[in-house]
Amino acid sequence: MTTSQSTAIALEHGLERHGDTASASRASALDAATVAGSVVFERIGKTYHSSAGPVHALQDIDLSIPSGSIFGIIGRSGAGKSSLLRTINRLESPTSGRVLVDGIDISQLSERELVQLRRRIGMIFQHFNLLSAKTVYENIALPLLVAGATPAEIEPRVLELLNLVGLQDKRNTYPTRLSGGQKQRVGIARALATGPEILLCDEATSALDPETTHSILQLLRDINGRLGITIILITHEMSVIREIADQVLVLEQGRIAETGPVWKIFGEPRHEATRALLAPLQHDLPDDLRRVLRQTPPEGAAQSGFERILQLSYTGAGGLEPDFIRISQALAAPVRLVHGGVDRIQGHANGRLLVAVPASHALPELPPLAHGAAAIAHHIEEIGYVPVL
Ligand SMILES: Nc1ncnc2c1ncn2[C@@H]1O[C@H](COP(=O)(O)OP(=O)(O)OP(=O)(O)O)[C@@H](O)[C@H]1O
Repeated sequence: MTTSQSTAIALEHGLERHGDTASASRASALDAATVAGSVVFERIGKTYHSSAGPVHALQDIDLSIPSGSIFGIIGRSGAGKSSLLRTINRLESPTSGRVLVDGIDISQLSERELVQLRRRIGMIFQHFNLLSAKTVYENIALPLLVAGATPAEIEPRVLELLNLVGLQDKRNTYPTRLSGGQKQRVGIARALATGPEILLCDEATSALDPETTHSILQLLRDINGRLGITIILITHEMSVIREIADQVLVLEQGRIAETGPVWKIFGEPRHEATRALLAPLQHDLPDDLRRVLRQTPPEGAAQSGFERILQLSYTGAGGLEPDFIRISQALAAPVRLVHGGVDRIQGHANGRLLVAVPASHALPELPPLAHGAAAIAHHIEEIGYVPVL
């Protein structure tokens, strides 16, 4: 390892190069019952000065991230996600406002205190940032080695971490021989080496296929549950937020578009940016139906050869779930599920269903069926008519 490499690792992990065996012993307290790890942004602004002029990357960000939560930050490219994430470990300093970690204004920290703060904040990256000339074991051991822990202190800790991320059999393997998912597991183990209370994830699954993404997100959720670590992740994929986060912040052009519990934001997105990010997850009208859909019902006897298509939406509010017996009773007609899906997000049913009912049946008024005790969905909309398939 070169001096510059070790210095880079030291910066990333907030470690001094010599003499902190205390971090190794603290690190062995993997299963601490409770850890801190709250973050508060107070009117954060960040302006970069480029040759093309000032870039207002963040403006008026006021936000609290509770200790022990999994908090997702999403936004389109250039929305300011990385800039915001990097203010938490002071890799970026805000131009205005304050970041409080566990109630401490981190702009006031001395160099030494900043080193201590960075020990409490681990970070993982889209491209893993592993040292290719070092084995899995050596990569995970590095932050502890840089901190001055002895081999006798390091070994049990690294073995514990290898076990945590499921890579016991890879300790002597070099990163080039690992899959993307395995590399990210090494990145996670390395980030946890010093026993942090906050884990920052910078597009940690963006380079992975869907199945591997799922396994890494499950691992992060498991780590959050077992160790109580606050996990703050940035992503541009709503599917990642849906799978793992408790709360979400949607950033748009450096400002808060909206924020709240994931099930609520998914159920009733208020901002155009959120709706655009959610669009790939939504079940649109399938092409075969779209081709034959007509807006008006056919006349008279011809109606019997058509079905009316209704869209039923569920936002997750009030515990309302799709119940086909109630739906059929309320519509006073046989109901056929045509298309759609319902996710369970934090225990709330969320999604859209397209159902078909015979066009010859007279339907009741739809708006009352989306309100109060009689509700069969949060929104009901008539999409049109299609020939009976
Ligand atoms: N060092 C810098 N100098 C000048 N402008 C910068 C710098 N870093 C970021 N920016 C600009 O600040 C804005 C926010 O960038 P940031 O990387 O935080 O967004 P992001 O949401 O993480 O984007 P992406 O998803 O593409 O990574 C962008 O307009 C970007 O070009």
